Amino acid sequence: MWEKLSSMTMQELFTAYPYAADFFQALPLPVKSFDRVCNYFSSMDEETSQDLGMDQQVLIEQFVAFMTQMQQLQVEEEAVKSVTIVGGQDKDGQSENILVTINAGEVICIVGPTGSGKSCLLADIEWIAQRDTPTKRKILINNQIPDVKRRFSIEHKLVAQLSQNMNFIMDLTVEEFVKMHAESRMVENAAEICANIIVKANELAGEKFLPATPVTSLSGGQSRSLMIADAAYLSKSPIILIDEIENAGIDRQNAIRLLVDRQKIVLMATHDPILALMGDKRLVIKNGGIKKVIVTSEQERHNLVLLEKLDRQLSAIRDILRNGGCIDLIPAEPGVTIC
Ligand SMILES: Nc1ncnc2c1ncn2[C@@H]1O[C@H](COP(=O)(O)OP(=O)(O)OP(=O)(O)O)[C@@H](O)[C@H]1O
Repeated sequence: MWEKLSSMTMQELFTAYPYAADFFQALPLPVKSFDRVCNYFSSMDEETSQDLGMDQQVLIEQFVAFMTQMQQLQVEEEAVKSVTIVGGQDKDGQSENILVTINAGEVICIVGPTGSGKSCLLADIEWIAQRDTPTKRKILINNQIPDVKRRFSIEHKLVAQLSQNMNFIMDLTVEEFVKMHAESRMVENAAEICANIIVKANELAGEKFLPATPVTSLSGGQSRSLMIADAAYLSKSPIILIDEIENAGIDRQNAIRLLVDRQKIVLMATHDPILALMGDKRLVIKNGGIKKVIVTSEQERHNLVLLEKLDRQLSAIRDILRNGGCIDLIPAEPGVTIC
């Protein structure tokens, strides 16, 4: 590695490996674009060496270690094309006797009464359970047990979880927050991606916000919108788990579409009928076990259109009430009558 890097000019180095600039930024020696990398290190005098507390050789070793680690981070993992849930057992220890495969770009809803085990199923997928959780389920990725390294990798997390409550504690603006995330992901054209995320998040959020808005002052719906747009465009995780999205003041249908368009595998625990019918399939959980897998039928999709109209009508009523109005008359939505 050193042989290859040392003969490059600093400019060539930064063009080929933009993250290399971070290493030199922290050093006191000036960077000259047309100087060779080896000359940068050999120009280090005694005083600089004392200030840094290391000699030229140690600094070179640190540079090589930094570049090696960054290159490893950039290695793309094999694309996730499917997730398979191999059944375990319910709360009474009865076998689930089920095998469900979910493909990239599919939305699967998890429905069931409170306490039935929906979050547990999401947790199994997040942990890529291998019969080592209370449900004894096994999760396969691309039809195989994933490599242990991948199961516990932080950089290449398979699953991004969007939980019900999003609380920011950082003193950053929306723009700074997204930029920081983009930099940590080392994406190219970070500025463009960040701007796009903020635009998309605003399309999803009921109330708009600005790039300069502090993240701590975002509402629940605005934070969720930002997290969903961020997950769609920045997260490398191919699987997105959503635990309840309702009542969050966000355009739920478009949020799901945005993730599906990015070829994510979306699993969503929900009590919301519209979201439940938006899925390609729904898993029905009872007493800790998957009892049924229902493929959304044509008739259900047809009914979804009607439900969406009803939902818009309810939203209109909510807005009227929010703005101090009265509901003496139910606002009409074409084709829908509420008695
Ligand atoms: N197969 C199982 N075996 C043993 N315990 C289970 C199983 N499935 C779920 N449980 C337990 O049941 C409890 C409720 O599960 P969970 O929180 O997943 O329900 P939920 O459907 O997400 O509830 P809610 O709708 O209220 O969020 C938890 O304590 C969980 O550990």
